[in-house]
Amino acid sequence: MDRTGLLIILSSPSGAGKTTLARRLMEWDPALGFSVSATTRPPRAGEVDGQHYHFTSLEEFRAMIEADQMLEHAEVFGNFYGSPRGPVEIAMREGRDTLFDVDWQGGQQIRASALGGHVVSIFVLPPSLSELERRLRARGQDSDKVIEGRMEKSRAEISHWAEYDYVLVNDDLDETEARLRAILTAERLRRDRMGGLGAFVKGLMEEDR
Ligand SMILES: Nc1nc2c(ncn2[C@@H]2O[C@H](COP(=O)(O)OP(=O)(O)O)[C@@H](O)[C@H]2O)c(=O)[nH]1
Ligand SMILES: Nc1ncnc2c1ncn2[C@@H]1O[C@H](COP(=O)(O)OP(=O)(O)O)[C@@H](O)[C@H]1O
Repeated sequence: MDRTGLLIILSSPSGAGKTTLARRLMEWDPALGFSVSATTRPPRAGEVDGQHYHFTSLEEFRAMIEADQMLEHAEVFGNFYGSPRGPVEIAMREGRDTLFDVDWQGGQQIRASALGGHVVSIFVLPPSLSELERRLRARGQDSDKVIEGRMEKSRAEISHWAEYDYVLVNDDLDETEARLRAILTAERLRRDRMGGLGAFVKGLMEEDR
């Protein structure tokens, strides 16, 4: 039975674990596509252009917006981030699901877009703010000043929790991953997402016994 592609939105305050969860989900289902965002933020050590992000200049970023090539875009922590529209539309047509790691502004814009009916949105919470800070420090990628900034922004991000279809408290990583898999499995089985279901049932009814 054919199925339309889903847009799976993962948001969380920085450090709650969405990058880790996204990676695990894609290992579980290699057919799941990842929406590689464009960003004006400089690459971190180990980040690969075209794989983690498309690292672009501000001019290139603006040109993409002008050309209507962004499904959504927003300013986060003083840098610009956006989801290129093209790969998402191709995936949708081919019935493949796409995972988005975007902030609440991205979530709102994708939900409000023409593709909004295909969105499944999940918000990831840390078990506590002290654990959030511990994770940011343990990740070892940001200076004290940057971590301070991320912690200050975390409450504002968390305040958008109720806009999401699902909210997961990422305490035990394996448990959270299992819940994410369950969400995806169930959402894929929804009646309104199964293209050939009507025809299948019609065939059943017309079958000779
Ligand atoms: N709106 C929007 N937000 C994005 C996009 N890409 C990444 N973000 C968000 O930008 C924030 C900062 O991301 P990043 O610089 O990779 O740092 P992180 O917080 O460690 O993941 C996170 O909340 C991401 O979810 C995008 O294309 N659009
Ligand atoms: N459930 C968890 N328990 C303990 N540590 C975690 C958990 N989930 C993620 N982490 C760790 O916390 C840090 C931040 O996770 P990350 O996925 O980079 O967050 P985000 O993408 O939301 O900024 C990483 O070092 C990651 O290994």
